[in-house]
Amino acid sequence: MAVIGYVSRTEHFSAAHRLHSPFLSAEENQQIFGKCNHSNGHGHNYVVETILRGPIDPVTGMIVNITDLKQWLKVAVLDHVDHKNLDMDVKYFETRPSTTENLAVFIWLRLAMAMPDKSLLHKVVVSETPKNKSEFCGEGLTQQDFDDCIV
Ligand SMILES: Nc1nc2c(c(=O)[nH]1)N=C([C@H](O)[C@H](O)COP(=O)(O)OP(=O)(O)OP(=O)(O)O)CN2
Ligand SMILES: [Zn+2]
Repeated sequence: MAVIGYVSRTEHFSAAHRLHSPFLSAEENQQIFGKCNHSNGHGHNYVVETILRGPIDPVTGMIVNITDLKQWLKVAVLDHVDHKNLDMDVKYFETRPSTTENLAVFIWLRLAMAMPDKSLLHKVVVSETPKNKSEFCGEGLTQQDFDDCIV
């Protein structure tokens, strides 16, 4: 029976967005999203923490090599969101509001697809501001979600 532990990596990125839903009218969007719906958009300095859970290898003392996690995050996530406009540059948000919640799901999907063993992915935590954050643990995903996150 192996010892089960957690390991995480935190990354930062800056991105612009505008909170709006393609399924609502302009009036409904303004009413729901308020200032965050303004057509000029706005930006955030996001913080994303990715947490992995799994057996600690008795030989290496690692669950995964954090150097690998860093590379997976760069290639699968950060290169596609850092200094981007989430609504214009990321196809996944053409049909979903670029809320903190949906961004956490997107990052989970992208990282899971990059990992040799996605079962190790435990949680993604995205902070949009120092006060606002969302967590995702992989619940309720459909194949459509995975299909939509292909960039
Ligand atoms: N459920 C969600 N609600 C909101 C989201 C979101 O992603 N999910 N996002 C926003 C805004 O885009 C973003 O949070 C900006 O909010 P802002 O007021 O600028 O930031 P703070 O709340 O931290 O500002 P304070 O005024 O200091 O409280 C809104 N809702
Ligand atoms: Zn915002």
